Amino acid sequence: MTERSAKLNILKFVKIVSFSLLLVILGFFVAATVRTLTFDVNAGLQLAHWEKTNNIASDINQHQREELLANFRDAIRIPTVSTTETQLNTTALREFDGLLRKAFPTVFSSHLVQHEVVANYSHLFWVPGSDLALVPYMLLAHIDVVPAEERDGWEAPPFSAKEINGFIYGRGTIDNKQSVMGILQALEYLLIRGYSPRRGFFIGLGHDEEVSGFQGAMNIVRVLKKKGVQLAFVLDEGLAVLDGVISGLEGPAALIGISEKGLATVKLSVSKAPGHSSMPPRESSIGILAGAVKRLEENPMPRLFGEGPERGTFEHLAHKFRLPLKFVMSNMWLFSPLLGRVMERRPDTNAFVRTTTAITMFNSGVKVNILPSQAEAYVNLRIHSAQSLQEVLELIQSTVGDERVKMELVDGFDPLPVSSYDETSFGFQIIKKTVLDQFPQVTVAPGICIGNTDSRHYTDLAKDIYRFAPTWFRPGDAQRFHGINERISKKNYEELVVFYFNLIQNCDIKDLPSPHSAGHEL
Ligand SMILES: CCCCCCCC/C=C\CCCCCCCC(=O)NCC(=O)O
Ligand SMILES: [Zn+2]
Ligand SMILES: [Zn+2]
Repeated sequence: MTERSAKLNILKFVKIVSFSLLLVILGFFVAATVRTLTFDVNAGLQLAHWEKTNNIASDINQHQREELLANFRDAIRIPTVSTTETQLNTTALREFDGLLRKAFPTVFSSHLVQHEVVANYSHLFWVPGSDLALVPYMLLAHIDVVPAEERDGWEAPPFSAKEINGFIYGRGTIDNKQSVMGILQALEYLLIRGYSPRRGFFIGLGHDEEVSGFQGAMNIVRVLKKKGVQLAFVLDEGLAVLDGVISGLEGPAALIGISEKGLATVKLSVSKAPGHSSMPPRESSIGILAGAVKRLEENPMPRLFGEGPERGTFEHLAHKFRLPLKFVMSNMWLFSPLLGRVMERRPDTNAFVRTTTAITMFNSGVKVNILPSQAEAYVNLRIHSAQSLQEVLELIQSTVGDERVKMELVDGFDPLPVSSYDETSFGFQIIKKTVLDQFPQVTVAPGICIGNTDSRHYTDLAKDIYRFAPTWFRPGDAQRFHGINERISKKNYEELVVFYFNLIQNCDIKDLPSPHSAGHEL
């Protein structure tokens, strides 16, 4: 062996020993850090230890079953469509006001309920509690719906409330007339059965949520601020019970929205001199804009899965997955980049991975032989919790990368603050208990609401805002949101009435039961 080859062998040996040492250290680190969540993070506060305040039974008799369904179908038949902030169907909104008064006569006549119309078409109800020391809470829902056209492929006309195989079809059945009618129907039955609350509560029904809530929700908030109201928590529309929607999860999951994504609606436009189509320039305003839009679609925003509260969702659900997924979900710190790559493959799960980019409107041209002077596109982005509006705007600008494309921010805000969901969190625990009492087979977990809700206007009134209703979603149902064949089963609508009926009574407890020492008084 030459001196040179001996040196090389020693070097090789040192390399192998160093690499093995590195592997051993890494092994120790992984073994010490990885975990498998075999314990039930869902157990939380023992249901048996709760003060019993739901003294009025929530039975629904046959007459009431028919009545509540008839009221709901009447609500679906009124086309309370919002198209833009200035295009609301005010005739339908007025008709809806009449329906509420007719369907819920006790709510509108009880001395226990104060009611006012806000901004012409929104409704605010106040039901004072007997114990003034208890901070009130608020239930929200919205009356307006997005447009719907039967020709897009509906199995039933979208404002017919037609029943097919036990489902009521129609725009608003899951967004969000099931909650508007469910809340008031529950209150109607509670009042008829002699209920009077210990903890006061408000009900806010907005009329323009689908186009921002600037009139309805914002004015309700103004009214409440003038009265100096502070709220223990707010519960609005948002997430749901997902049954068979999360691959690999055993049983249904009730995801309670503890935050919602931010928003950026950006207008992109290109201006060019108009002219005769027989002498086109090399690039038209439409071509330049189409290129920009294509670049935005081809370059999605960065994967951020696991860097926001969605991490808590999977850690809460981990014990309901089988191995090896149980191990993966229990160690999001290690596997979230991998999970993000899997989840981005489906549009509904991709929404939890990143800021999403949707091109929603594209307008240009007036005649076949005129070169259009103006082309414009609207991009609607839903901002992941780990990003800010400012960061997203900078990324759009660099991806478009063309100074001829003008960029204007039409509307935008940062992701909403994260509400509490620990064992001392009054609102979260009340909602969770109400869900588990009614649906014991469900696993409750915190979640991120991927759409926006009226509740975002309530941040000055409540630290804790939740977005949830026990609307059951099965595979394919998420696509019915703002899509075709929006529907709810008759059984599920009745369950919603019962949910609000029990929730209102459950809120009458003074303190949460404490697993350890003193309760958490509100
Ligand atoms: C953890 C993975 C589960 C993926 C399944 C996703 C299920 C999605 C469930 C609900 C859809 C979210 C809708 C939220 C309410 C939106 C209200 C609304 O339309 N607001 C107006 C707007 O956002 O523009
Ligand atoms: Zn909605
Ligand atoms: Zn909606």
